[in-house]
Amino acid sequence: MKILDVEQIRQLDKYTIANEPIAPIQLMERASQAFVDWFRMRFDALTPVKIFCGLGNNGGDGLAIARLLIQANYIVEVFVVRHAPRESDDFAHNHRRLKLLINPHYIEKPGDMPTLRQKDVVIDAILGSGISRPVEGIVKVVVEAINRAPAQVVAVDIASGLYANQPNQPGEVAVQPDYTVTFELPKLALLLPGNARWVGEWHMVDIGLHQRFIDQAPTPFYYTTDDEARLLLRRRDKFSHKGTFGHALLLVGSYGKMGAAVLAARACLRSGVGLLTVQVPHCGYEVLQTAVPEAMCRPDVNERVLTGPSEVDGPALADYSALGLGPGIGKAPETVRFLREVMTAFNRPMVIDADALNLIAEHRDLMGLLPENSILTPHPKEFERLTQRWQNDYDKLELLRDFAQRKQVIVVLKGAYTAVALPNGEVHFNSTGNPGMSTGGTGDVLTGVLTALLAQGYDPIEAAVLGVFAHGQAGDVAARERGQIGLTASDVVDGLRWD
Ligand SMILES: NC(=O)C1=CN([C@@H]2O[C@H](COP(=O)(O)OP(=O)(O)OC[C@H]3O[C@@H](n4cnc5c(N)ncnc54)[C@H](OP(=O)(O)O)[C@@H]3O)[C@@H](O)[C@H]2O)[C@@H](O)CC1
Ligand SMILES: Nc1ncnc2c1ncn2[C@@H]1O[C@H](COP(=O)(O)OP(=O)(O)O)[C@@H](O)[C@H]1O
Ligand SMILES: [K+]
Repeated sequence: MKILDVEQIRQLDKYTIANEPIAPIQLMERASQAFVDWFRMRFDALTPVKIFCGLGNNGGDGLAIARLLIQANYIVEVFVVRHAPRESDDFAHNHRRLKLLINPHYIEKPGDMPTLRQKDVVIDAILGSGISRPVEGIVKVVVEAINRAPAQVVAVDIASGLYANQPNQPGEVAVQPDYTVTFELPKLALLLPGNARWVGEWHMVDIGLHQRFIDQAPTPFYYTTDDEARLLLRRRDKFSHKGTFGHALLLVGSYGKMGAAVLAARACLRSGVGLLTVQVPHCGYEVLQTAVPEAMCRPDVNERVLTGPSEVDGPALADYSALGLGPGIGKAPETVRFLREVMTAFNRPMVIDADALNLIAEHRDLMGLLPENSILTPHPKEFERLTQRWQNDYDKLELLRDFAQRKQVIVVLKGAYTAVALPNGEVHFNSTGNPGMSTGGTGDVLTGVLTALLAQGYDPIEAAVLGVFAHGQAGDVAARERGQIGLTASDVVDGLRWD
């Protein structure tokens, strides 16, 4: 699903009005009805609702929502924040209609702000995607009072004061909602970690904007939906055999970090690889053979770290279908040498994670050896080591796009809404996963998943988008089974399903 910017959304609005065709006021009605449908599933009619409206179309939505909720027997009070002399036409229309049902209150000075109680639910319809400058004056007073109040807050489209696709400056004020109900498409701002308190839990509601415009609109930003991920998944052929699904090699683990090897190996097997060989330092041999009997083990001649040679014969490096390296390998000098050999000998896309990324950051010559279309899976700290510090999330996104394009690799920047940056400049934000996954080892699981997909012949871009989605989904399955807090990386492995 595409993520469009504010200007494109404005155009989309116009395009829908002209080509559906539909009157602007009807489009507002449809958006408001979609919000109300969502609202009624969350809050029953006994909930006291206080709706704060600005004077633009977001405020117009708020007034229409008020009318629809009153018609559904909710007890609604409306507060119009008079921050400007002008109001939008659709605001004015809905204002007239609402006044046939109730008298709104008007907030012009701080003393007009009502007291908000814990049982109230506030609907924030002061400003939407149309903001063009920081919140000040009476709007700021109201926003700050809403943020101090014990009431639950639901933002219409986007929290008042939050920019949809540019950074807010430090010190700027915006509503801090519990929920954001956004129209039609996700906004970039909803996906960025620095905005968490201005977003809350967000939901998307369909308001029937024109698909033809969306299909043609250029954007580098996408949000991976369930249906899109499912389309990438390949079915198994009736006459397939283990050779059909590739032979993967994982280079993982070191003394004290053999768990990373086990997790990556188990995830790789749970993601459909045909055959798996795991090379670990010698001390990991029994661990691997015991914990993951399905995998073949190639013990390194070195007791504690990976160096390359093994007393067990196996295919030449270049003969494996896919390679995944990094989890738990440490940063020993012998391992750096091995890494250099591997990256030279295996010149097809590989999965590179954890300490392999840290080593590349420390030994810049390795950067030049990255095979095109390799999948790098840094968490933010690892990405910073590969690049530089960033000012804000938007700056980070540009660094990410630039890195993926310059190095012609796929970068999976991990976290909530993991961002998969492609060599063509696109960024695909993931929609699955949960904070229960913020626990050691879940990244190692992802390395195993991605390596398995490459081994099965998935195109690296598809492997990255699908693998990240399935990994997050496995985390969601695990969280449903045992809650987020007690979730472990092994639970994520067990949650993997490919149907
Ligand atoms: N296509 C869709 O998805 C649909 C969208 N719809 C709804 O429309 C909303 C966008 O509406 P909008 O364009 O009227 O802007 P909105 O956010 O209400 O701001 C109002 C005006 O306030 C002003 N202003 C700016 N910054 C300010 C500030 N800091 N403090 C004070 N004032 C400030 C600025 O006017 P200015 O003063 O600059 O002339 C601005 O125009 C959208 O979020 C959704 O809810 C649905 O109804 C239908 C389908
Ligand atoms: N809050 C979150 N929401 C969604 N996914 C998360 C969240 N926190 C962590 N994750 C996921 O968990 C994984 C953590 O990886 P990483 O930081 O490398 O951990 P480790 O190095 O311990 O394996 C990533 O795939 C990341 O996207
Ligand atoms: K709003």
